[in-house]
Amino acid sequence: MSTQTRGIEVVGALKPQYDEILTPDALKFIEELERNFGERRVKLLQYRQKRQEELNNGKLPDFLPETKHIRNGDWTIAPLPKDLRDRRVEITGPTDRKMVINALNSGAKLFMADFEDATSPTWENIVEGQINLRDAINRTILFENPNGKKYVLNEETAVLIPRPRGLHLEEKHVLVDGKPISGSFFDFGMYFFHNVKNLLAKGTGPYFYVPKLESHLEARLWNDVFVYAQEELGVAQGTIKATVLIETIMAAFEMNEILYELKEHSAGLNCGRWDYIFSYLKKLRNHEDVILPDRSQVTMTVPFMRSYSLLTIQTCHRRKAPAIGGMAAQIPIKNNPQANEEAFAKVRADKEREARDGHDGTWVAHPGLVPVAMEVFDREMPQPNQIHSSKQQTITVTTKDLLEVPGGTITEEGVRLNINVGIQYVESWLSGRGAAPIYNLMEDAATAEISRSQLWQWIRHKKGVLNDGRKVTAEMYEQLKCEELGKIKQELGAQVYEKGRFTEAVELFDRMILNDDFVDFLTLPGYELL
Ligand SMILES: CC(=O)SCCNC(=O)CCNC(=O)[C@H](O)C(C)(C)COP(=O)(O)OP(=O)(O)OC[C@H]1O[C@@H](n2cnc3c(N)ncnc32)[C@H](O)[C@@H]1OP(=O)(O)O
Ligand SMILES: O=CC(=O)O
Ligand SMILES: [Mg+2]
Repeated sequence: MSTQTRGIEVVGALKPQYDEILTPDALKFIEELERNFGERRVKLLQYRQKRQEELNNGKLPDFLPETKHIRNGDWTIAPLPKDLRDRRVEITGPTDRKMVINALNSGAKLFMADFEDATSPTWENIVEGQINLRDAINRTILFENPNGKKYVLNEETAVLIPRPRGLHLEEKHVLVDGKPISGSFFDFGMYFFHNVKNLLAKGTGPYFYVPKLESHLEARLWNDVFVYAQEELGVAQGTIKATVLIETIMAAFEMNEILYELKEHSAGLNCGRWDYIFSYLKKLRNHEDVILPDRSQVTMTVPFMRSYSLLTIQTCHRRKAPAIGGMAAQIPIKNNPQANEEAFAKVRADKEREARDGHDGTWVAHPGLVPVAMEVFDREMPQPNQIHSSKQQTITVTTKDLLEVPGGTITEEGVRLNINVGIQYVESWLSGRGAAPIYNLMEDAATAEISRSQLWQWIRHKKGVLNDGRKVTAEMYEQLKCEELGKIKQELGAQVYEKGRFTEAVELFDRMILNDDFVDFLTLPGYELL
């Protein structure tokens, strides 16, 4: 058969229950999504490249002149469904069976079930994630730990809001006419196809987070996908509600436009701080004056991060949309009450800043942090949200504010930590775990992107100089890497280390640091190894 007419094929392994997700009708739906929108997705990725080339040649991101009328216009998004009006605490996590139950039972208002930053997109994780979410919606999800502990859903659970993969990722186990399809369309399409009717019957709806957008034209693509999907399945237009992550520097200049494109389908914006830092580095990597200090110093209170968060609040509320905050990386620390309290205090301070600034809710990475964030938002935000508050409505955030290079220092410790944590994370991702606790912090694809981008930049940038005066170089990287690998081996034990995928992780990490060509996403070459 010619590759032109092969239709849709599943080339991934078919394990028990996979046929319940990969049904002929569901696959047909996915095939149509790919046929109708696949080419546009590829063109939009090429547009990203074009804009990157312009930035590489010295241009700076800015508000678009051609959409000024949208920024100045008087419009709002469509009213929100009842279960999206109070989003004070949202828990996030991968779609593992046990974690899905734990997250839904955590006491958070929403659960962002993640096929993106927190998931290593192995075929098993992707299809089983769909099985788990379907079973959660049907309330048939059960899990038993090896120790016999049984997991079932509570009577009251969080509202489910999955996050499909970003537009750059493909699903190589499903082909249309011999070519891998979009991971976004697979994740969105399968969830929507299998669950929309049940979600509506239960009084909730098909809600999504949309990650890593770089322009309002990408939001327009998603909107068209939603319109098409609703029409195909006979669901009223405007039923889907999507919260877009503002987690690229380009999107920060198009917040109004993104909300406008999705108007009928919008549930607001979220500050994806970790990818945002990565994007700032990536997009401006060739700019002589742009350099970031140690990762630990790039907090939400440095001027360019604070400007972005305040602009998100201002923009959302002007459009009557929720502005959700982001993820503090601290997680509970076992067996050390003092360190645990310090971690909780950092999360508390982060959530206080968000609530006081005007955010309508926030993210936590762990069930243990739900009460911490809940207490802050209950205290600072007695009403369901702050959409109607006047906070930030009179501020002016300029292009200069959004691009301001922060101060700070680059230290040997910072270089070591980026190497150590980056390699450990890549090994975890290659082993199928997309979120990992490393040195008491949550690490996921977005945080690892910062680590490797900083190393790439510090080696090449003339200001990539340590606070003791030494220039960061490829040779320094090699030497510190050997030492850090020794430490990792000692901490994990030789047996665990040898059984892991450290050799491949180091090769991949080296490639991203030592090659002059900047790798767009670590998950792209990584996916070739999954
Ligand atoms: C940049 C961004 O995109 S942020 C959003 C993406 N990132 C994430 O979503 C990360 C979410 N967090 C996690 O995956 C995890 O909390 C980790 C990997 C950071 C830490 O995991 P662990 O070390 O296993 O946590 P820990 O051992 O403390 O877990 C204790 C219990 O809480 C559960 N748990 C921990 N985190 C979560 C979570 N996010 N959702 C649901 N349950 C969770 C564990 O399953 C475990 O349950 P059990 O006691 O029934 O066995
Ligand atoms: O997706 C969230 C982020 O911070 O990145
Ligand atoms: Mg992200």
